[in-house]
Formats: sequence, C-alpha cells, structure tokens
Amino acid sequence: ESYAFWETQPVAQFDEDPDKLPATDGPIDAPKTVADVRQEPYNLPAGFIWSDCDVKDDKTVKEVYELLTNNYVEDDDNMFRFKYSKEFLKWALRPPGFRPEWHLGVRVAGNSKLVGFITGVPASVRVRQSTVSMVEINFLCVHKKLRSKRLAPVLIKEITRRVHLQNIWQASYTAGVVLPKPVAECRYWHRSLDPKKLIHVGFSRLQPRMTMARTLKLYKLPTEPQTPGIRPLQKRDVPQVTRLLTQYLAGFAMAPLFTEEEVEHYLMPVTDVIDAYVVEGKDGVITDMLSYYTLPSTIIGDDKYNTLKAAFMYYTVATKTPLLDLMNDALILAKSKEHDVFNALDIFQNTEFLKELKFGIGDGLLRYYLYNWRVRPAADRDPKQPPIRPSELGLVLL
Ligand SMILES: COc1cccc(CC(=N)NC(=O)c2cccnc2OC2CCNCC2)c1
Repeated sequence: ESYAFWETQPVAQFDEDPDKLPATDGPIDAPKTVADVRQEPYNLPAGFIWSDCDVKDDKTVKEVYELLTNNYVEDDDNMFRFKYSKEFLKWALRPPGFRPEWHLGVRVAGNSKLVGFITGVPASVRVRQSTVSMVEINFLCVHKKLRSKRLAPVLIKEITRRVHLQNIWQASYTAGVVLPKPVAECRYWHRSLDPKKLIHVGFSRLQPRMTMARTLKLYKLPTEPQTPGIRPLQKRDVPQVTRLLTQYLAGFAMAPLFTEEEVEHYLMPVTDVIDAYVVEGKDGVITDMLSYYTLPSTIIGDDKYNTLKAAFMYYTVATKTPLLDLMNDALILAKSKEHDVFNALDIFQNTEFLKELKFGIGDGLLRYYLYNWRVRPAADRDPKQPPIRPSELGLVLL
C-alpha cells in the first residue's frame, strides 16, 4: 500500500535495508531543539479550526464522548465500536504531567461541531536499556463523514509539533492496522463472563456439540475471589505497589517507568473505569496485585442489547500467588461487577494462563509502534519479525 504520509515520518520503513541501519537503538531523526520547531499551528482545510478540549469541562468531555461513541474504532466486522465513558476519558487524559494543549480537537468553523480528535499524555518508557521520555498517542478519531479528507495526517503533525515544543521527540501508539513499522504485534484473547449475552450479540458462537446449558457451566465462576488477603488497592498501598510493579516490569524489553504519583493515578480504583486489587500477607507485605480497566463497546444493530461491558487486563504482578489463581480472581471480580467479557493480550506472561482460564483467541492483532525510535532486531530474532516479542512487552495502552 502507499503509506504516503508515513513515508515522510521518522518511523522505520518496510523497504529499509537492515545492513545499512545503525548498530544501536536510538532516534531516527537528526537531533533537533525546541528552537527548530515550527511556531505556528499547521493549516487545516478551509472551514475547520483547532480547538484544545478541556476534558474536565462537562460540556467538552460530552462532545469528545459523543464523537468517539459514534466515530471511533470498530472491530473488523463492524459489529462493535469502542464506547469510552466520560469518566474514563477524564482519567485516561489527566495523568500527572498532562497538558491541555495535547487534548487536540478539530471543529467546524461555522457551528463549532467537534469532528476530529487526537491526544497525547506524557510517559517515561524503558525500551531495552534506554529510558525514553515520550507521549502516548491515543484517541485519533475523524468523523465518519470527513474520512479521506486527509485530516488524520494534519492531526498527527499538529500534535507532534505541540509535543516537540515541550522538548519531547518520541511517542508510542497502538493500532489494529499495519503501519510502518510495528515494534511488536500481539494477539488479543477473550474470556466469556456472560456467554449467553455474548452468543446472542454475535461476539461468540455456541461451540459445535455444546448446548447453552453446557456452555454456561463451562464459564461459570464463583461469586467471590478465592485468594486469601485479596482486597481493593488503597492509597496507603501505593509505595509498595510501585516497588512491586517496578521490579516486575524491569524484566520486559519495553515497559513504563511509573512514579508513585503515576501508580496512584493509574491504579486507584474508579468505578466502571479502573479496578485494582492487592494481596496483603499477614505481615502487611503486598505480594501480588491485579488490575483491569472497563471499556464498553456499542453493539451495532442488536435488537436486545446496546452495550457490551468489557474488562481489559491492565497491570498485574504475581510474586506469591500463582499467576493463574490471581487471574482467575480477576475474572471473578470482573464478572461480579457485571462485565460480559474479559480481554487480554498475549503480552507479559499471559500465555501461561490464557488457555487454562478458557480465553478464546481473538480474530485480530494489536500492533505497537514507536515514533522516532529505532529498535534493532534482537540477535536471535528473524529480522522480518517485529523486534520485540509479545512476551517481552510490558506496556499497556488504554
Ligand atoms: C468488542 O468490541 C470491539 C470494539 C472495537 C474494536 C475491537 C477489536 C479491537 N481492536 N480490540 C483491541 O484493540 C483490543 C483487544 C484487546 C485488548 N486491548 C485492545 O485494545 C485496547 C488497547 C488499544 N486501544 C484500544 C483498547 C473490539
């Protein structure tokens, strides 16, 4: 395909000759300074204007919510569309160090209708031995009626310019589509929590030679978590959880470096947004933690149900409780809070439990990308494959 826009960007290209590449990981572009950055915003097509979106403002977060609810990512069969809640957007977009000018909207000049959006939030991510200050780019969305007006490249260039103005030169993002050039490709897996609803809405199918009664029995879960000492994460746990998570994530090729403030922001429970539990031993030591976020999807065109309530595995560390048991408790907790399905990627050590806990493999891939950062293929890695294996990935984007 012609990646007309992406061939102009500092990202690894499909046609580059591996022998001519630098021997080490590092930036792709020549180093620049803030002084080199274009001072004025990029031009939008006539009739459109830039608009910073303050998601703390109820009116604005409602406009963002409605744009995404009607125009954001759908599954490959266009049966479901992500439906991030307003509370989720406020949580995801206002972590420590967030910048309002990185919640970037495009409006129609005449009636101020919000028709485009893209966001960046600051993150420090370790990529092998390098600590890279970057932004996580997310929520790129152009209204369905304005597709192929080349608005997405302008949104990307403008948010890049605004990030460069803060002396940040790298970014991470994910997509279901192939772009130049994935740093990792992972599969998603789903664990049915309400199989009857999932079959009704066409998310899953009744397996051959399986009755509905047998299916319900197969996926049945206890109503209470089984691990002794498991309880919701509290503010007082943040120092211990930060240490636990930092030690665990050090074992992956690409993973975030969380401060205590970031752990508090990203893991303190918010109803129907983020849930996190810890296992506390008798001497008050936190030995394990689990977390998942809530991301519903619109069920496009079902007669009986409108919304699929999905839990997405977030950060989980098992140092005493077997990972299998900890994840089984995550399923129990998500089910007890009315989630219909529990999603997980085959990253972290997840392949240890996916099949055993009755996850089914999804029909798509989630690709991870880095902007302006070259990751060399590992010595023992086929150079045609993305340089980082799913099991080496310790980063979850929302
Ligand atoms: C079932 O409803 C869907 C509605 C829209 C898209 C998809 C398929 C899909 N694209 N799924 C994922 O990207 C995905 C599957 C498992 C775990 N995380 C995921 O994406 C996360 C992380 C990236 N940003 C979106 C949420 C499913």
